[in-house]
Amino acid sequence: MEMTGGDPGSGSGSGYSWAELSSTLMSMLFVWSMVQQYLPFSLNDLLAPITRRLLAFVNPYVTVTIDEHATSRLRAEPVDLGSDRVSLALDDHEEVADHFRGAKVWWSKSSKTVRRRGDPWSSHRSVIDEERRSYPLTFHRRHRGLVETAYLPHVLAEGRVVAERKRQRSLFTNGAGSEDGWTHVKMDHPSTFATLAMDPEKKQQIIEDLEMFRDGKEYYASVGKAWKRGYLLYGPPGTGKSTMIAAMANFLDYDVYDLELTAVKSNTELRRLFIETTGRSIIVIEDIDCSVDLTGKRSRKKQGKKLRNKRPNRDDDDDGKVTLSGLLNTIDGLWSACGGERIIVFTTNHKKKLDPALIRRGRMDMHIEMSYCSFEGFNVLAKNYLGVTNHELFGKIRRLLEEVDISPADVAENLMTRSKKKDVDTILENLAKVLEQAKEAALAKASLAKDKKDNDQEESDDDDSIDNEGDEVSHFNESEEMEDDYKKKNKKSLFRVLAKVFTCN
Ligand SMILES: Nc1ncnc2c1ncn2[C@@H]1O[C@H](COP(=O)(O)OP(=O)(O)OP(=O)(O)O)[C@@H](O)[C@H]1O
Ligand SMILES: [Mg+2]
Repeated sequence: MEMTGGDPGSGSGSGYSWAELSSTLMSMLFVWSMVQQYLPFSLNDLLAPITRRLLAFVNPYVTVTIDEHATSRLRAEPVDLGSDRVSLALDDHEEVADHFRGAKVWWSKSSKTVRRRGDPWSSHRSVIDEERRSYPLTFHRRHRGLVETAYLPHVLAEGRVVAERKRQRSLFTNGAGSEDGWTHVKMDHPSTFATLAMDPEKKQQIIEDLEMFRDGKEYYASVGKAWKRGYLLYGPPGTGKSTMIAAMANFLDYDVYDLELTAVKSNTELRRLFIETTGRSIIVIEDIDCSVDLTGKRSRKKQGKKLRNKRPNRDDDDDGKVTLSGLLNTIDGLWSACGGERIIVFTTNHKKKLDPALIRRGRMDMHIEMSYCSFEGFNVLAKNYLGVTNHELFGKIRRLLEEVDISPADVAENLMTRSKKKDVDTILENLAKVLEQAKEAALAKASLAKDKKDNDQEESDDDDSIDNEGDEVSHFNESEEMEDDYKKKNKKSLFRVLAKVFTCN
C-alpha cells in the first residue's frame, strides 16, 4: 500500500476530476432544491428515489468520515517499511490517495472548532475552544465491502504497530521526591544485549527465555499460569546486573519500575505500588538483601540479641514496615489480580543471604549469575569501547583474565579513552598493567590470609577455648556487612542515578 497525493477523479478513469464532479453535483442539488419547492408532494415522493439513483449514478463515490478519536492511534509519520504501511499524518486541506488490493481510496482532513465548558474547578476560563478533527475517507462505492471489512481493520492494525514502535518508554521510581506513588522519566538507557559483556551462551539462553516469555501469551493461558516471570540477578558489584536490566527492557520494549523498598512504608503501600504498575513492564528491586530485613533466619541469627525481642519478619502483620511475607504475598497475589506481561527482577551481591522462599523457582524462575570479566566479556567491551576485535595484546590479556577477578565495570573503566586521540595500543597496555597489578595484589592477599590461618591454627592448638571457625566467619561477615552498610546508605541503582540526572535536567 502506498500513499500519494491525488484526487478521486484522476484515478477512476471517469474523465472527471474530483473538484469538477463535486461542483457539478452541488449545482444539481441546488437546482433540484429550488424546483422541489414548486412540485406537489405526491410528485416529490415519486421522484425522490429516482433522484437518489441519478445522483448515485453521477457520483459513484462514497465518503465516510472518521472521527479523530477513532484515528488517533493511526496518526503517525510516514515510515519506510515497505509497501504495506500507512500514514495518516495529514496537514489541513492535504489529500492523500492510498492503494489497497486494487482499490484506490482518498484520505483528507477536516477540522472545526467547537466550544465546550472548561474545567469547573478552574478559576480561569469556563469555556474552551477545542479543535475537533475528522478524516473523510472517499472511495468508489463498489469497494465499500472491501473498505469496511478489510481496509479499515488493516489501517487500524497498522496504526497500532506504528504507534507501538513510537511509544516512549518510561522509567518509574518511587521513594525520594515521589511520596505519592510512582514518578517517571523518559527511559533512554543505551544498553543492549549486544553491548553486554558476559558468557555468550548464557546471554543467548537469557535472550531465548525472554523471547519465549514475550511470545508466550497463549502458552501461559493454556497452562493456567499468570503471564509473568521472575529473574534473580546475582554477582559481585560492577558485573552488569543493572546494565542487564536495561538491556532486557530495551530488548522487550518494556517500561521499568525501579522499586525502592526502603521508601515503602507498609505492606499495604507495597501492594498499591504493585497494582499501579502497568503491563509490559519490568519491576526491579535492586540489592534486595540490603533493602529491608527480608533475609530470613540467617540474618536474624547474625544480629543475635537485637532481634530476639522483635517479631519474626515472616509474620503477616503490617506493623508499618514491609515484611518478607508481605513481599511474597504481594508478588504471588498480584500476578493473579493484574493482567499479565510483567517481569520482576531482584538483584543482589549475596544470593546466599536471601530467604529461600523469596527466590524459589516459581517466584524467581531464572537465577542468573553475573560474574567477573571473562575473555569473551572483554571482547565485547573492547569492541564497544575501542572498536577493536583483535590485537596482539589480546593473548596476554586473556591469560591474565583467567587468573584475576576483575569486574566488567573495572575493565570498562580502563578502556575508556581519555583523550580525543584513541590510542588503542596504550589503552590495552595500561589494561594489561592493571591486570598484572591486580594479580600481584591477589597473590599477596592470599599469602597474608594463609599466614593468618597458620597463626590462628597455632593459637588454637595452644588454647582450645577459641572457636576458629567462628572467628573466620565473623571476619568474613564483618567485611560483608561493611559493604552492605555502604549499600544501604548509598542505594546506588543505576536507574535511580539516571532518574536523578533526568529529573535535574
Ligand atoms: N557485563 C557488563 N557489560 C557491559 N558493561 C558493564 C558490564 N558490567 C558492568 N558494566 C559497566 O559498568 C557499569 C556498572 O555496572 P552495573 O551498574 O550494571 O553493575 P552492577 O552489577 O549492577 O553493580 P552493583 O552490584 O554494584 O549494583 C555499567 O554502567 C557499565 O558501563
Ligand atoms: Mg546495580
